[in-house]
Amino acid sequence: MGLAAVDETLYASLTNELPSFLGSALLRSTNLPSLPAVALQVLEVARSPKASLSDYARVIERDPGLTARLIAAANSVHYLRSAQPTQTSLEATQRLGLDATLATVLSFTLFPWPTAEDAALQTWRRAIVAAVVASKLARQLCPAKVGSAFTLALLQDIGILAILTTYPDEAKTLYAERHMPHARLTTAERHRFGSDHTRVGAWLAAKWGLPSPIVHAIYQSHDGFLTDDMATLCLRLSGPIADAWFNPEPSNALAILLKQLAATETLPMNAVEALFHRLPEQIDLLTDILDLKVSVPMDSQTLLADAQQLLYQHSLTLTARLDAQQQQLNTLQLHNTALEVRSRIDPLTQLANRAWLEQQLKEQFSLCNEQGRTMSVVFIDLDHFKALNDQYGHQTGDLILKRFGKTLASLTRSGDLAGRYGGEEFLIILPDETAQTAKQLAERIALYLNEQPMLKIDQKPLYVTASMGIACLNDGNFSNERELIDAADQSMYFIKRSGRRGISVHGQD
Ligand SMILES: Nc1nc2c(ncn2[C@@H]2O[C@H](COP(=O)(O)OP(=O)(O)OP(=O)(O)O)[C@@H](O)[C@H]2O)c(=O)[nH]1
Repeated sequence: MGLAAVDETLYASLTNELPSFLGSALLRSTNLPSLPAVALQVLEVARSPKASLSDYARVIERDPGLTARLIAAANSVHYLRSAQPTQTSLEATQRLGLDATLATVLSFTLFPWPTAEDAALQTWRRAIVAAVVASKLARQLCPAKVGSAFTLALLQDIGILAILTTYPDEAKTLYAERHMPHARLTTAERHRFGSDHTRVGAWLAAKWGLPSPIVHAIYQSHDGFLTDDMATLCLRLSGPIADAWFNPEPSNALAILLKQLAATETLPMNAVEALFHRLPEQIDLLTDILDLKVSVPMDSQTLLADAQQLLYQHSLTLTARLDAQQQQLNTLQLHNTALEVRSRIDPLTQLANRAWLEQQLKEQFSLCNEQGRTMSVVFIDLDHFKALNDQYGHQTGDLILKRFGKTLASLTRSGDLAGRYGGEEFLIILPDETAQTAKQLAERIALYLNEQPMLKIDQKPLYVTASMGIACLNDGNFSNERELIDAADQSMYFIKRSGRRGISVHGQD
C-alpha cells in the first residue's frame, strides 16, 4: 500500500496522537488479516473462470481488511489519476479492473495466532451487521450515500483488528468480555495501549491513503448522535444497533436503545423505528454471511498456499497476455514504420516523393540558414519525354523513369536526397554542397547518360538526355526554400530554351 496517495498532513497529525511504542508496533503489522472463512470464499471466486467484478466486490465487502486494502489500491497514485477517490468495494474493483483486483485480494493475510481469531470473529460480525444497518438507515435518510455508509460502518473498527494483530495475547484478554459496551471498550484500550481503536483505525486508514472522509469518519465513529450529516449519523447509529443485536436478549437491548435514542431530539426517530421493526428480517438475510463463522475445513497454511498458487498462476497468465500484447505492439510498430516509409516513396522510381522532398527541403533550408551552412539543389528535367512516350509507348516511358531513378540513387551519396518532383522532373537536395560541387554531380549524371543507354529496344541502345538547373544558398538572397527551387527551375529552363541537354547554375546563366 506504499503507493497510496497519502494525505501527509493528516497522517502526521494522527501519528502524533499515538503513543510512540504503539505507532512503531503497529507499523510492523502492515496488513489487516482476513478471516480464513472469507479467504476461502475469495479463493472460490478466484478459481471460477466466469467470476465478474461484482462477484469479487460481494465477497470483499464482507471483510474490513480486504475492503480497506482494495480501496487503498484503487486510490493509489497509480490508479487515482484525476478521478474522485473511490469509497466502496464495487467502485474500487471497477477502478482496478479484474487483474489488479485479483492480485490485491489474493495477497490476503491470515491471523498468525489462532488465539486471536475468536475476538477477530466477534469484531468482524459486529462490523458486517453494522455495515448492513448503516446502509439500510442510509437508504431512508440519505439514499445517495448507501454505498459509502456501508463501507464506513464496515471499516469503523479496523483499529481493533490492527490491535489484535499487533498484541494478540493482551488484546484477546481485553476483548474477551463479549458484551462489554463499545464505549467502555475504548476506555479499556486507552488504559492499556494509550490510545483506542478509533484513533488506531483512523491512523491506519490515513497511512494507507484511504480518502480523508473515511479517515475522519473512523476517527469520530464513536462520537454522539448530534450531527447534521445523515451519513455520519447512520455510521454512529450502526455500532450501537449492531451491539444490541448481538446482545443475548436482542429485543430488550433494542428497546432500551430505542428509549435512549428517543431522548435525543435531533434523531429522525421514524427512520430508526422503522429499521428496528424490520431489523430481525434484515439480519436474517445475513445468515448466509454470518454462517461464515463455521469452522473452515482447512488450516491457514493450506489456505495461504492455495492463494499463493492461484496468484502465481494468475501472474503467469498475465505475463503471457502481456507478452502477446507486446508482440502485437511490435508488429503494429513495424507496420507503422513500413507505412511511414511507404508514404515517403515514389512507387515507380523508389526515390523520395514530392511531399517528402518538400518537407526535407524546408527543414534543410532553415537548418542551414540557422547554422550558417550552405546547401544546393539540382533540378533535372528529362528531355523530349513526350516524344519518347509517343514513339515507344507509355510503359517504355515508365521503364526509363525507373532506370533513371536507379541511376540517381547510385550517383548520390547517403547525406543527399534524390527524389521525383513530378512526371519526368527530378530534384536532388545536397546539404553542405556549393554550386561548384553540385555542378560536379550534375556533370557525373550527364556523363552517365551520355555513356549508358537507359534501355535497349530491338538491340538498339536508347539514350536519354536531361536539362539541369542548379541553385546554391550562397548565391542568392533566398528568403525561403521555394525561392531556391524556383531559381534552380529557372536555370533548368534556361537550358531547355538553349536547346536542352546541359547544366546551368543560378547566377552564372
Ligand atoms: N511514361 C510516363 N510518362 C510520363 C510520366 N509522367 C509524365 N510523363 C510524360 O512526360 C511528358 C512530359 O512532356 P513535356 O512536359 O511536354 O516535356 P517533354 O516532352 O519532356 O519536353 P521538354 O521537357 O521540353 O524536353 C508528358 O508526355 C507526360 O505524359 C510517367 O509517370 N510515365
